[in-house]
Amino acid sequence: MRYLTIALAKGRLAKKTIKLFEKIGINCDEMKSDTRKLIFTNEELKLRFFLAKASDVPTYVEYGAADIGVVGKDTILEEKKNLYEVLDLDFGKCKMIVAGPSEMKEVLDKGSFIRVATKYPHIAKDYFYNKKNQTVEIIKLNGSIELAPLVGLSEVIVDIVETGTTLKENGLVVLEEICPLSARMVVNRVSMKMENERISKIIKGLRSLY
Ligand SMILES: Nc1ncnc2c1ncn2[C@@H]1O[C@H](COP(=O)(O)OP(=O)(O)OP(=O)(O)O)[C@@H](O)[C@H]1O
Ligand SMILES: O=P(O)(O)OC[C@H]1O[C@H](OP(=O)(O)OP(=O)(O)O)[C@H](O)[C@@H]1O
Repeated sequence: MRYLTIALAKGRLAKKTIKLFEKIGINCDEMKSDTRKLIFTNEELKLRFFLAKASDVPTYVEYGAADIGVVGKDTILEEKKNLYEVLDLDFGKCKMIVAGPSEMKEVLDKGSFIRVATKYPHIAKDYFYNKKNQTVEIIKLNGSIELAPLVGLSEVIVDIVETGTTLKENGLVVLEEICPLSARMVVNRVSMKMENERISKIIKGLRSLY
């Protein structure tokens, strides 16, 4: 039997994802140890896990280097890969929003030409161009997005809000909500057919937890 490979997003979602797999009887002890190792195998179940940068998980799954992936909906929307999204795991909950100084509400409502800083250029483009039919300039950043309107790089940002603390501490507010987000399980299209029995068993096991 070949290994079934599961790509997990390292960072915020990793711990909860590992916990979930343990709940359905998959031993993940090796992954919890403080190690620089990247791949972990469970010989008994012929499973192979690896931890990758969140934004790379859809790529591993689309190419079939991983059969299954666990990653945030934001990453799925941004990366636009050809995958099956099979399960909402109901953790890592947050929202994709447009935020900025409160006085930008009026500017936004008028549909003026504004600059939008974001780590998610595809999501921002889809929202402003396709949903709102508004032309904007999108500026790609890689982190600390809230800085952009504070230093005059952009009028607003498209980013994730969870508790709202980061926005509040920087004098910014949510201006518009784009969509709710959470961790999702994704599956490679070919694997879904070729390994249907084993993958369905995992999906069923995880579903039974909710
Ligand atoms: N407060 C939050 N901020 C950002 N992401 C969150 C938050 N709460 C939950 N998430 C979810 O957790 C996922 C992983 O976030 P994490 O910060 O670990 O990775 P990342 O931001 O993609 O990676 P990196 O920091 O390396 O760019 C996000 O894609 C999102 O779905
Ligand atoms: O609503 P809150 O609970 O304050 O969380 C939201 C913040 O967390 C994320 O940033 P992250 O910590 O990933 O750092 P980054 O800005 O470097 O991406 C996100 O981009 C917001 O800045």
